[in-house]
Amino acid sequence: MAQYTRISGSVGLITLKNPPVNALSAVVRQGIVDSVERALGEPEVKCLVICGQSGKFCGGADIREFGKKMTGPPLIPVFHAIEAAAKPVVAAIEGIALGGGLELALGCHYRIAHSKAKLGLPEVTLGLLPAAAGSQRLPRLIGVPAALDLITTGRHVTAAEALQLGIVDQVTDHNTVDAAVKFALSVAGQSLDARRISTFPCPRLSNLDAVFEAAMQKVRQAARGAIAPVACVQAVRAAATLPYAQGLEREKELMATLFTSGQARALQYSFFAQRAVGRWSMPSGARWDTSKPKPIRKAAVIGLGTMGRGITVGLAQAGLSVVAVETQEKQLMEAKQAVSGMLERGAKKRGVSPPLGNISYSSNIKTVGDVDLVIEAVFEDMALKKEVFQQLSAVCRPGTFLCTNTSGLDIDDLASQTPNPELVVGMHFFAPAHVMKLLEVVYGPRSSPQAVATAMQLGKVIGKVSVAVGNCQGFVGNRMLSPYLSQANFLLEEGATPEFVDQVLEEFGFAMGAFRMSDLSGLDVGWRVRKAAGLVVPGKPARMRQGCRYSPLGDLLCEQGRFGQKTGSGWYQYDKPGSRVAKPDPWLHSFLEEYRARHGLVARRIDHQEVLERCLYSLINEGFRILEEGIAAGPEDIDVIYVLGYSWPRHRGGPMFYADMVGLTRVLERLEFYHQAHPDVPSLQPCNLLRKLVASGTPPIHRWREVIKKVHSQL
Ligand SMILES: CCCCCCCCCCCCC[C@H](O)CC(=O)SCCNC(=O)CCNC(=O)[C@H](O)C(C)(C)COP(=O)(O)OP(=O)(O)OC[C@H]1O[C@@H](n2cnc3c(N)ncnc32)[C@H](O)[C@@H]1OP(=O)(O)O
Repeated sequence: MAQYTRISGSVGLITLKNPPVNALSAVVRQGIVDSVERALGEPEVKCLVICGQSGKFCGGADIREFGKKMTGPPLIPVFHAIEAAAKPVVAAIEGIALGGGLELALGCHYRIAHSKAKLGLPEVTLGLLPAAAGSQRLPRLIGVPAALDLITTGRHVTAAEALQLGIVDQVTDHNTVDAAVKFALSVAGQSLDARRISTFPCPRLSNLDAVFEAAMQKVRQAARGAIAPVACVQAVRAAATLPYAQGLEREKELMATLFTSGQARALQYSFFAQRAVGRWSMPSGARWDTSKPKPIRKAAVIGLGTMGRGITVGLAQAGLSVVAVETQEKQLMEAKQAVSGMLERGAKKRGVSPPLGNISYSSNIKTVGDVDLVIEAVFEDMALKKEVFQQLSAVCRPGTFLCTNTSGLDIDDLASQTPNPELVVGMHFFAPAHVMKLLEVVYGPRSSPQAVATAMQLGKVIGKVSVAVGNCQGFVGNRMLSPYLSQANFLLEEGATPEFVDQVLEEFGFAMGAFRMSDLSGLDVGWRVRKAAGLVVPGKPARMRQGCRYSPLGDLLCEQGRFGQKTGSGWYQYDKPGSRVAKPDPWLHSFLEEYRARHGLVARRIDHQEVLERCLYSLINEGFRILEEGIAAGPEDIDVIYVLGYSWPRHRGGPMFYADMVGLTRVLERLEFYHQAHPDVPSLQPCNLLRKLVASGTPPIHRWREVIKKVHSQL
């Protein structure tokens, strides 16, 4: 709702009340209309102030209303009524003014912001554009280049930057509503002619075409197929070239295309999924709301390789005390220098001082005796990790949580090295660990709910989106990647090239295709895992292992020392070791031809559809298996992991959302087709849960949990 009160006798105060972010629901919109009408009708009222309850101005349109039938007054006329008012209306911006919230403020005659407030038009991140006249008013207020930046990136700006850009008129460190009331009284009675943004001409640009061409090129490059950023540029162009009323029409047309698009649905699903993963649950019934985390003030990181350094930086930046341990003195000194550099660069970017003092470095593992939680980040080798866990069990005080940063090793096996396996959880960070948003929190069968809650909470403190998953080979992300990469390899055996497979995957929206990504991560990483699993038999390039089809192509490249970017060759060739520019490699093409000839394989023409379906549907099928086994609690967990950790295009929601969009019946049919053609590839055999979902009438994704529950109750 919107509450109307009178203060200081002559100020009408409208307070938006819709927790948690005062979104502009139908009731709130109606409340604003009624309150404005009332204030304008009261002769004693000289001016109006609009604010939000609980220190938050407004988080924008109510996203939960988007999929439903539209009720209540539309936003544009509401904002026009405010702008047209004969009494000054001042927005008192505390906390946030985002999307429709900022558009509401732009409809007001003046804007006063608290110094800690954040403002922005993030609609593009939801697959939309600022369609309550934001795309038309903002360029008129701050000029085209700045408006293009804000609208196409959706970035939030601080109050200080908003003042500098001219979005707000005043910034205060004190009570914002008081400041706004005082300000409103000071301007009451003055002409408002120069305060109505919709009447402003858009500031002229001599190089208008060049500015828009550059903006379009930039968004097309960054967007990887997303349509909203392109529409945002087109809407701002309308503001720059058309009268306001026509610009609004164009804004509306563009919004209509976006609003009903699958991309907007995917991005809005992704927004809620990212929040839903915080409400985790375990098959035991333990849940986020019944498991209390322990506060972590001091943590230790063991092993200061690339991952350990990133984790140390993340912890220190979040204000924790960190004991950073590396047993080799030389490596310890190198790590200290590297970590300090990362902290200094990060602090410079944020305009704060680097938290160097939060870290103490040690070569002695015994120095971790007084920490609340340890993150072991030594080399991915079970024997080594077990040794470290035994040492930690001896030196840590009782109750210390022991976490391992591993991308796939058995958490329970490690937990068995300690007398308190309930305190052990996996924390799978993604490289670079201080940058990547994703954290897989892996619980073993003996991990306590409190240990999981503590790791999830710690993830939040250090700015990660944490997803709780069960213990299995590769956890969720890497387990699903395995059939995807296998298919990519099989496609090479059958006639495709790495360039073609990557091109198809990149056109789909991945930042990198399977082969460019493997070259970046290092082919030796997978080689080591396959060796540990007994799949690599030197000198035996046969294409079957353990009764299933196997492609030894990756192993053969590793045997030649081709580990990817770091060695200057892998699936592609590079100018020099470490170079990032991948070039097709004639050597690899002849190697593939010889390989096919040796194995009696005849290359055939493979099309886009086959590449996409085999790579993506085998990955999705594994996702359904993961849900069936209860390794992930719901499809949102898998989708968040893929969007944040594996560069799955956000505008496609994630693999499980994509399956829902394609249609489960279609996914099932195509998997059956490919499995018939490749019966020796078990990952192409549709899993039971997928069959059950189709059999139960292909419910939409938000109802899959009901079917999953039924499957579990039958086990
Ligand atoms: C036939 C076709 C016709 C087409 C024409 C259609 C015309 C329609 C006209 C519509 C015009 C709309 C114009 C407008 O420009 C559109 C918008 O305003 S879109 C919304 C823009 N706003 C945002 O993107 C903000 C999103 N929110 C956030 O970024 C963050 O939530 C926050 C506000 C910064 C707060 O962050 P935190 O403090 O970390 O808290 P959480 O993120 O966990 O959020 C808490 C809680 O609130 C829920 N929530 C947040 N924002 C909204 C919202 N705008 N609407 C609804 N709910 C919101 C969030 O989901 C959390 O709840 P939970 O999911 O955990 O239950």
